Amino acid sequence: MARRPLPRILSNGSATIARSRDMARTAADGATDVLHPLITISRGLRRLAGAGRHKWADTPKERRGPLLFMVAAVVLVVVFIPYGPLLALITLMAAAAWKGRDPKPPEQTGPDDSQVQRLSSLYEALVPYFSVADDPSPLYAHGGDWEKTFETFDFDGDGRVDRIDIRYPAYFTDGEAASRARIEQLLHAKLGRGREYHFAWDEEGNHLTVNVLDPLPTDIAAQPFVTSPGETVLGFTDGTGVQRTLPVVAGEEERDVPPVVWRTGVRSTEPHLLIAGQPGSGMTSLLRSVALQALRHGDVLIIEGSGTGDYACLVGRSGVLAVECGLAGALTSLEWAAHETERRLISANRARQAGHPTPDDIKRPLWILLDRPSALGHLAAADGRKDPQTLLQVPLRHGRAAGVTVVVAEQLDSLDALIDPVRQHTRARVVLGTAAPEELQDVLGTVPQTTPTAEIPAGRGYARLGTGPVHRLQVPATPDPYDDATSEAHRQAVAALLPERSTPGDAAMEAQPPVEAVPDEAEALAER
Ligand SMILES: Nc1ncnc2c1ncn2[C@@H]1O[C@H](COP(=O)(O)OP(=O)(O)OP(=O)(O)O)[C@@H](O)[C@H]1O
Repeated sequence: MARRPLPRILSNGSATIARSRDMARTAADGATDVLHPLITISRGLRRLAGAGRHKWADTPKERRGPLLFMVAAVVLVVVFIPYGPLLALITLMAAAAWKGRDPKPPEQTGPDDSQVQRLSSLYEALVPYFSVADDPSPLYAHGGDWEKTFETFDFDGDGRVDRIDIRYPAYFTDGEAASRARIEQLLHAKLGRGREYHFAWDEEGNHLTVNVLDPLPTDIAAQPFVTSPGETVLGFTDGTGVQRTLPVVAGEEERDVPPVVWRTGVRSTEPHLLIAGQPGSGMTSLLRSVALQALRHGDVLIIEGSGTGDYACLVGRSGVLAVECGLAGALTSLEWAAHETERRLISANRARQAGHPTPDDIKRPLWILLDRPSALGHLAAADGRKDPQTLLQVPLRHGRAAGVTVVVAEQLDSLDALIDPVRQHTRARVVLGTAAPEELQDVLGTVPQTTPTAEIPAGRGYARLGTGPVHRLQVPATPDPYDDATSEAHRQAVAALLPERSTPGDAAMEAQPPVEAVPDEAEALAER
């Protein structure tokens, strides 16, 4: 049997209906716009009439006569004064327009539907972690009430949680790092990856406060920072973690930013620094930044284990004693540095015993910067010579009193190659780039209270001075000015900080022959 075609209204009917509906909606919108004043006035008149009716109903019967009389008198006066009816009409319309305004939309007080949805799914996700089977009145239970556990919360413009206060049961093992880490990982996933969170655990009150952190600034390059002698800016951090700010220039703009300042010298409790990180995370740039700041008031000796010439810009500059890349040069320089530390120590002690002020020749701080000692250690082992690190023992142990500071940078996977004195005496610590929680724990002695970022820019990491708090850290960009990949602005910024060229560094070292020092005497003096 041949099929009969559908009537046109049925075959393309839905499109026609949709078009007609659109036209009707547009016409209705236009009419509403045009008639809006009329609608407002008539709504106002209705409200005025309603108010009048109410007033009349509320007026006691014995007072209705006088009221009616008064109204009639007013109407009479209005009718007889010039332009009275017109003025009365205008007044009535104005009053009706005022009364007929749209009421203010009620202010949103609680979270909206999507926010409630987010909070209840977060609550459900926390149930397995914050509940036990035999709890008679569980704070967390499937289908339970999230309002009891999330005391305060804020949402950002995109509807994501910005800050939240979470109550948890007292039996949750918040003293154990692993339990806390599990909750932090879960919250990181549920509240949205790609942002950094700060977790503040109040173990006494059974409260966890989660805050979203702003990214640290990456636009600050090396520059003469406003610091006192003995202070080194490692980088920049959050305003909440430090008391002080530093004025910096970032591009065209000047602003105040909170720095991580490391103090060295006699009164420092963290006189030496260890930098650890992944390859390419910015360790060399941080060492370069430290060297440029150290050169403002002191002398610098650089030992470069990787031998890539990353410090070539410093060779022959005033205050740079040597930049050594080879094993033989490293051993000679470090031996000299060990003797120099002893000489300074003996000289300082002699002056102290004689009641003289500190002699001038030991006042200028000496910095020993050692990049990738493990590479040199391997070479030394293959060559049957001593590990250059062993020569750091005297500067590490007595450096504080002698004005000698040691900075060691090593890759995370070669940290095992560091000898014990290096680990013991480098109490200022920096970790750059991606690092596993165990690696952070190993270097910093604790894990940061913040989650890592999804994308870690070069020079980003954490710093901890002694037993202080862990700070998020962004190192100021201090690239090699001789590298073709360095931008012109950064090249100029670093070049402006380089001291002028002087006699070759080696000559400067020869010009300061170490005082003949007996190691035992130095040790004895240091212990006194
Ligand atoms: N703080 C920073 N800001 C901007 N760029 C940086 C920063 N630190 C490092 N970089 C860039 O990252 C790259 C690697 O830096 P750097 O050589 O300092 O890292 P590294 O950890 O020493 O790496 P490697 O072990 O390969 O020498 C360079 O291109 C450098 O310019």
